[in-house]
Amino acid sequence: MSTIDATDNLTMHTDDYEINMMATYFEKNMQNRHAVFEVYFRDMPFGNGYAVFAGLEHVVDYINNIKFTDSDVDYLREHGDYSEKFLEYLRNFKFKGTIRSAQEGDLVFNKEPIMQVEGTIAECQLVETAILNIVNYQTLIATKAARIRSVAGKDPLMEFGSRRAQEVSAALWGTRACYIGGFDITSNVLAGKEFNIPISGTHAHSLVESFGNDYDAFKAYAETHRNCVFLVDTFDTLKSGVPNAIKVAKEMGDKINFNGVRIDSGDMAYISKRVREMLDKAGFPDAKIYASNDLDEYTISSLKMQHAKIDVWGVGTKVITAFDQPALGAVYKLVSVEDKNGKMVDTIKLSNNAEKVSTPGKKQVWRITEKKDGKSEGDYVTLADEDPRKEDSLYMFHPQYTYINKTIHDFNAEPLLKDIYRDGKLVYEMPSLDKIKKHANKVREMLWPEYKRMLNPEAYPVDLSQEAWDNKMKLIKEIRNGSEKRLQ
Ligand SMILES: Nc1ncnc2c1ncn2[C@@H]1O[C@H](COP(=O)(O)OP(=O)(O)OP(=O)(O)O)[C@@H](O)[C@H]1O
Ligand SMILES: O=P(O)(O)OC[C@H]1O[C@H](OP(=O)(O)OP(=O)(O)O)[C@H](O)[C@@H]1O
Ligand SMILES: O=C(O)c1cccnc1
Repeated sequence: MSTIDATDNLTMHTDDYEINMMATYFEKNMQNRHAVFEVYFRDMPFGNGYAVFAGLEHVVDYINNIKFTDSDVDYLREHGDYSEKFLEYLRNFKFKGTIRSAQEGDLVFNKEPIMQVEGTIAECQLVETAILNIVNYQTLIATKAARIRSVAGKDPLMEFGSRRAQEVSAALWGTRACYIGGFDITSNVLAGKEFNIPISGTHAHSLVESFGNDYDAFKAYAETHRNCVFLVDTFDTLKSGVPNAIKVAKEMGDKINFNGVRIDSGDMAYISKRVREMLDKAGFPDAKIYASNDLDEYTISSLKMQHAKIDVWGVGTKVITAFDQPALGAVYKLVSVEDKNGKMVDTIKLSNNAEKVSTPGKKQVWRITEKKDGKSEGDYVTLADEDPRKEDSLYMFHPQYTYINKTIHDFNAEPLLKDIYRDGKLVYEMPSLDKIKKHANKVREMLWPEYKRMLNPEAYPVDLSQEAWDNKMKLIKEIRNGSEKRLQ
């Protein structure tokens, strides 16, 4: 487990309105009413066919450290209108809820629960902000990284984003999310140390500028390092950078591993081809060409189409900031709550926009695959007490256009939401990061290529079971008939 935030108490990293609601529940003696909240996002990020779930490890670090300190309570006394009794309740507060979640590296899709928090309404409310903050960001970055991986083929991908990330924590956890999504290496030394991600680096333009010319800079670097990748575009890539890199490599011979050169500007298709010719001609066919400069899945894909001779891709800004879509937009919605008689009542959020109507009830997501080849059939969202593994066949229908349907036989059904905490106790063994990365690769294999293409992928089916669908329709009808008071 990471130590980056493990000692950090993020209990107060919540929105003021969560504490205000907790206070209302407390003063009305409702704080212990049982509730179920679910996390889901409405639209696929980047128009991708799948998202890669990430953030669970940080969520666990956060939950493990929940505690209002004396100074937190003093702060709230000064800045809120809370009673001493409520403040005392906060001082003794412990998270005793149950959390179920997708595992890091799992593929997740829009309009299905990817995490579920069950417990007292007060504790569920408190953790909303931090959970959404963590899962929204890390899932977004892991997905962007997976898109970049999908065009890079088997080429090494280096993550260079720390200097452009939205502050420290985003750089570190973002680096980890990139690794889950398909990057191989990070330039961030702390992320390497904390998360056990391979680190590597070349050098900056400042090294060349400080020596005043390519030759002296490369020579000095070569005299002080065994592994050398020279940045060749400070003055003139083809006239000075590459010839001087070759000169130093020849002079140093076996004393260094001349791993290659990095280009960081100009027309990288044209330049990389000329650089390749020069390296080959000089007797360095194994020296690699590294490229960086605002790269993303579009530029990498275009450079590949132009047959650019690039072996290693360094990607920073565009991946770590999820440049073209800065938010995943995952939400945390109440789906079921205990009424005053102790009965669980499912809740729904209606909207004029049919797409935005939530699906009531505590649920489970079942990943349905064909028995014969393990390929994906779709996700089947049921009420929590249903178990499609007991069925011989499954009737799957589109939740809005119900005439789109299929019946499948010989299928496997795997629950997506796994128990992470049960009644406040961590019951999930956190996998190593490498295990997570392997898992992410494996589950992508299960997806048909139609869902994986970068541009205009097919929409992966996320269907409701008949029971979940009937429950939703029943609630919509009840509310339309004016029985909103059914909860009191
Ligand atoms: N052949 C190419 N095809 C597609 N995109 C390319 C190609 N060569 C470079 N690019 C990308 O085009 C963008 C602009 O690159 P370029 O280096 O020309 O401009 P720049 O960033 O203003 O240059 P500099 O870094 O020298 O200031 C970058 O994102 C780069 O990765
Ligand atoms: O382009 P990105 O995908 O964000 O990748 C990171 C960038 O960071 C460095 O540039 P920077 O100008 O910060 O430093 P330098 O002087 O070493 O080029 C590097 O040369 C990359 O261009
Ligand atoms: O090692 C590199 O080449 C590197 C590291 C961070 C940012 N840009 C490049």
